[in-house]
Amino acid sequence: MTEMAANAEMQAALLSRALPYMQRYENKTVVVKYGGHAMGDTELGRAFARDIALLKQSGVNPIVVHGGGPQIGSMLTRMGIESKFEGGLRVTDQKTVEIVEMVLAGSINKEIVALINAEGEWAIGLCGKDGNMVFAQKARKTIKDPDSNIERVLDLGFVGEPVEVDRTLLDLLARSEMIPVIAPVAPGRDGHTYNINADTFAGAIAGALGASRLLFLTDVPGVLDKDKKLIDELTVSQARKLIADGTISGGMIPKVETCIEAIERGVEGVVILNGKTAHSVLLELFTEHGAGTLIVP
Ligand SMILES: Nc1ncnc2c1ncn2[C@@H]1O[C@H](COP(=O)(O)OP(=O)(O)O)[C@@H](O)[C@H]1O
Ligand SMILES: CC(=O)N[C@@H](CCC(=O)OP(=O)(O)O)C(=O)O
Repeated sequence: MTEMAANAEMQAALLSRALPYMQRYENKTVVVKYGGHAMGDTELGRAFARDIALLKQSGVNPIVVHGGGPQIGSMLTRMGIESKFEGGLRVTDQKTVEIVEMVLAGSINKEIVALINAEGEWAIGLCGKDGNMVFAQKARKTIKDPDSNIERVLDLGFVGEPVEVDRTLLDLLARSEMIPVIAPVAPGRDGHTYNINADTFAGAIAGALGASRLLFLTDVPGVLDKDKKLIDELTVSQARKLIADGTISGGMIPKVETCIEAIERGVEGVVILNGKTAHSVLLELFTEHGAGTLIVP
């Protein structure tokens, strides 16, 4: 057999092995959170868009929720605006929320839409404001001082928590050719615009839709232990312990908290995985090699 024929045979075998997985997810909703740290590399971006296009072609209902923390950071620096994080969330004043909306619902959102469209599918870029999809309220967060153990209320400005999700638009799109790509910006009933952590936003969408899978693509292989080794499976109570003892910190806190909430709301499978590995979405959904950290009840 020539090398070309052998390769073709291998490809066919791989495709055929994917069939039971494709059948498992047919007509199921899969929410993929595409983190700002996982973006940036053109080839990886294309591979991600191709995975999403392939999911739609396979009869899955993929919904992309994206972040863009590092990209917001760069724009704020260019504008001479200082940025501060508390408990993994960006303290957001009026000027900052304007930049956040510009970067998330503007440039990044359209970049992802264009990548998916370039793969021959129809992506549509949205944020919580479109079709009254999501309403937010001012986030109420407290933080414990590690030395004194005293709880302190955080004022994060225009950081929001999603409190209402209307599925009308997303249900309509699920029955169409369109793939929704959603930026985590939403209005409040008070008339303000809120900046919502993309992980929290993805969790709210997955919960409201009763998604089968919620995947978080980030820049690390999953949740790492104290020795920086990948934890394959994490129970809700183990995850809470790792947050309390500081093993899980920064941007991993809202991610893991969202995983816990999503599981408690009935999302079947929640996984944190490396978005810097090409085709990580396909690897996770359509092969026997699950990637990353699976959070279990
Ligand atoms: N225990 C941990 N395991 C893995 N990553 C962790 C952990 N604790 C903190 N992190 C940090 O969380 C980051 C991922 O969160 P974040 O920066 O918000 O990414 P994203 O933009 O993908 O949402 C990692 O790059 C890492 O620096
Ligand atoms: C409140 C809050 O922190 N909002 C985030 C929204 C973007 C985001 O979450 O992006 P990643 O997924 O890339 O981290 C921010 O301003 O950075």
